[in-house]
Amino acid sequence: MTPRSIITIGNFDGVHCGHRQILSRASHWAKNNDAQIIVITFDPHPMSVLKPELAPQRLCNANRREAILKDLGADEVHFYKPEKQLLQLEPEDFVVQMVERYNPAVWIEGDDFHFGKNRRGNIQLLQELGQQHQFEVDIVPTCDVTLTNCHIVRASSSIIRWLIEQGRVADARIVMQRPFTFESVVVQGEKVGRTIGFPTINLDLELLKDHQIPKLGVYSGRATFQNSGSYAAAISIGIKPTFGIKQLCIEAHLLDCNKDLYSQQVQLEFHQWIRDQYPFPSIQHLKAQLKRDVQQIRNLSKAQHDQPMIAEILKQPSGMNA
Ligand SMILES: Cc1cc2nc3c(=O)[nH]c(=O)nc-3n(C[C@H](O)[C@H](O)[C@H](O)COP(=O)(O)O)c2cc1C
Ligand SMILES: Nc1ncnc2c1ncn2[C@@H]1O[C@H](COP(=O)(O)OP(=O)(O)O)[C@@H](O)[C@H]1O
Repeated sequence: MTPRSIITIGNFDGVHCGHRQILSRASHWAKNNDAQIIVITFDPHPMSVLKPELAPQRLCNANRREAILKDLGADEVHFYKPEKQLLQLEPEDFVVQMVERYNPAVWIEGDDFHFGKNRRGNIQLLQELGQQHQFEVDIVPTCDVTLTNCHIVRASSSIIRWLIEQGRVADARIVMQRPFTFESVVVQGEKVGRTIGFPTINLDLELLKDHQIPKLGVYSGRATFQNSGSYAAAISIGIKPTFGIKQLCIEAHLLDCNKDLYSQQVQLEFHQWIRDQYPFPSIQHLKAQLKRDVQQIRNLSKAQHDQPMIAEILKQPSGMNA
């Protein structure tokens, strides 16, 4: 017979503080039940099958999602393809499938969980089905967070997407309790950077095509390579208007780095919004501004080493914001 498990099902996109609370409850249950924690999730997003035109951009790729979920205590992360056959199951039939496959002792969800055909299944139905199939249902309440402007929001993947779209990466960090991050590979650019004293790593955009992209502009952040260290970064997302280029480009000048980084895998974290991109009247003007950007980012990066970011200061467990 399948050993008993602790399960939770969802998209877990961005793995925000609400998701963390689910995993933290799962760890608690796992200790008392001697059971494995299994996270059941989808890739790609189910909306890409149900209503492709409404499919949201991803906050992190499947590998990264799995790594973060395991870091938070999941023993296994099972990815399901969102096939119509599965998504069209009546909620009762969906639960039977999960019970047969995972034999859950406890099923943990957030309080807005919906499942099964047309999202008819809700928490109440899950609780009824729990009694019928002998599993406990644990409902984790809303996780509210206070943003840098003192606005209190409910943690959700959609609010993170919206914040990132606005360039509010520091606020996205508060909701995720982790910086918004791209994983990509360094590719060749126009090779102009080195001639103006600011070489930049250019990210492979093909690897980010389903990914949420922050508003065009300049950001502070950090680039980390597997074998080539970690550097404070001056990041630019834009079309290089000074050069009349029309193609989107995501690049970063790394502080105190002088390495050949082509073809390397990189994790690029976004920390703070710095400014909009401008069409500078000359390369000299662009260079002067890049110098100021780098100085500002150097100061920010020093300050962040000295004290925890506002994200860490402001993160509060649910219910403390009233
Ligand atoms: C921190 C930073 C800010 C930037 N800001 C602008 C900008 O405001 N306007 C612009 O036209 N290009 C901007 N750029 C892009 C530069 O034009 C670009 O790095 C340069 O053309 C080198 O490109 P390459 O790496 O393809 O050689 C910025 C680049 C960085 C790293
Ligand atoms: N401080 C640095 N920041 C970013 N890239 C650097 C740095 N120092 C050396 N490099 C190397 O230089 C390359 C970028 O030079 P650049 O002239 O901008 O060329 P490209 O347009 O191909 O990105 C990077 O891919 C990396 O290999």
